[in-house]
Amino acid sequence: MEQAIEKTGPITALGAMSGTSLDGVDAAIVVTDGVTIDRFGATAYKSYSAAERAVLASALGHWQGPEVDAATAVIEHVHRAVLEGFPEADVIGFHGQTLAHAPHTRGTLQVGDGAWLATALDRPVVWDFRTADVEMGGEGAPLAPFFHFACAKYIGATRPLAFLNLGGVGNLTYVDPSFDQPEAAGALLAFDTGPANAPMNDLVQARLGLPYDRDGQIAREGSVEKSALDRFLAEPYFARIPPKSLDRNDFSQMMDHVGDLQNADAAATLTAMSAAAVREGLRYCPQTPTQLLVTGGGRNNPVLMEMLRSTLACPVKPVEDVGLDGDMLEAQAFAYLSVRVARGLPTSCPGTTGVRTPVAGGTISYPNAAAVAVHNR
Ligand SMILES: Nc1ncnc2c1ncn2[C@@H]1O[C@H](COP(=O)(O)OP(=O)(O)OP(=O)(O)O)[C@@H](O)[C@H]1O
Ligand SMILES: CC(=O)N[C@H]1[C@@H]2OC[C@@H](O2)[C@@H](O)[C@@H]1O[C@H](C)C(=O)O
Repeated sequence: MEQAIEKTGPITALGAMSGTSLDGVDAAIVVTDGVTIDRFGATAYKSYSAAERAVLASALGHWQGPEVDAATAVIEHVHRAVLEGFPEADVIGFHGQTLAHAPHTRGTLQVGDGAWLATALDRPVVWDFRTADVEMGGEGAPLAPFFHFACAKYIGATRPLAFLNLGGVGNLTYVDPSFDQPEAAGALLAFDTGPANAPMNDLVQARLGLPYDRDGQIAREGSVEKSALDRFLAEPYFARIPPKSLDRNDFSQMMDHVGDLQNADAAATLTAMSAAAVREGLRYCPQTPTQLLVTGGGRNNPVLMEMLRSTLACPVKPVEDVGLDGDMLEAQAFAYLSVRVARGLPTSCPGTTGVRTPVAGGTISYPNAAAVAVHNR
């Protein structure tokens, strides 16, 4: 039976994302036909309680077992609570929570059962966005780039630009908006740049019991230890040709590089490492982007933004400067991608994940019905 979400024309899609920082669930409406963004709609955010966050944190890096089951229950419960506040949604794009990501060995794991959510919310749910890409030889991440392409069109960009997400991990999308289709060779290049906020958060959590270095207050008082920065930049990841992706804790050994430094110098050095990773990544872009539009929580860290501005050859701006919402871009991405999946449009391509051919990755679950895998191979 063909559903409204599979027909042509714009529909109201609701996206939900729980990122690597484990802070909470973002939800956002996008009205789209899966190609053009008509408009952005309401948003919501629900923070995890300390107990919920602890359950999620202890499941990171696990592929199965009781920790995974407990994290799954938290993800389903909190998403249901946030998403039932959007009765206008025709479809829900549910990313879930990444617990483990090793695309070339064990695969990728996002928990939360979209089939259960579809029945709980009485709405079609598109989910498990990354598995098909990984099965087709891709990195399974990043997936926001096809949405970034649509955003570039939405803001009327005509010359190459880049989006930089500074979450726990950083990811960069180079967009050439002169192309008509995101999957066209040369339209997109995307990859994870390296660690962004995760090591800084881990440092201040371990040493000071703080969730993050608010406004870079600690890093601002310190100096960058050049030898530690050089050791970090010698990591083989930076020499790898993109596309490439990371798990949250792939760079947890960064803490060793700053282990001997006092708090402010350690924070300053980790902040400089995040900025330097972006500079290394930009070297792989076909040309210097005309602007770097920064999204994700790291754009609120003025020390990190200053370091980016002083080290990069292009203007660095928060996405708010072009009218986008940097707290919601990832949730909006999964709203947009859900419509593409429902309509069989690709969500990744060789330039974004290294997948062999463009893939529409995802599973559609209808209320009270079996899931339908729509991976087009
Ligand atoms: N005012 C601020 N000053 C410094 N850092 C900040 C500030 N606001 C947010 N952050 C950083 O941003 C992080 C949250 O970023 P974000 O919500 O984009 O992550 P995420 O979506 O969970 O991650 P990912 O994109 O990797 O999945 C916080 O953990 C913190 O490190
Ligand atoms: C495997 C996974 O969940 N990766 C996330 C993570 O968080 C940031 C970066 O690493 C990016 O690759 C991705 O998320 C965004 C939403 C993406 O897929 O575009």
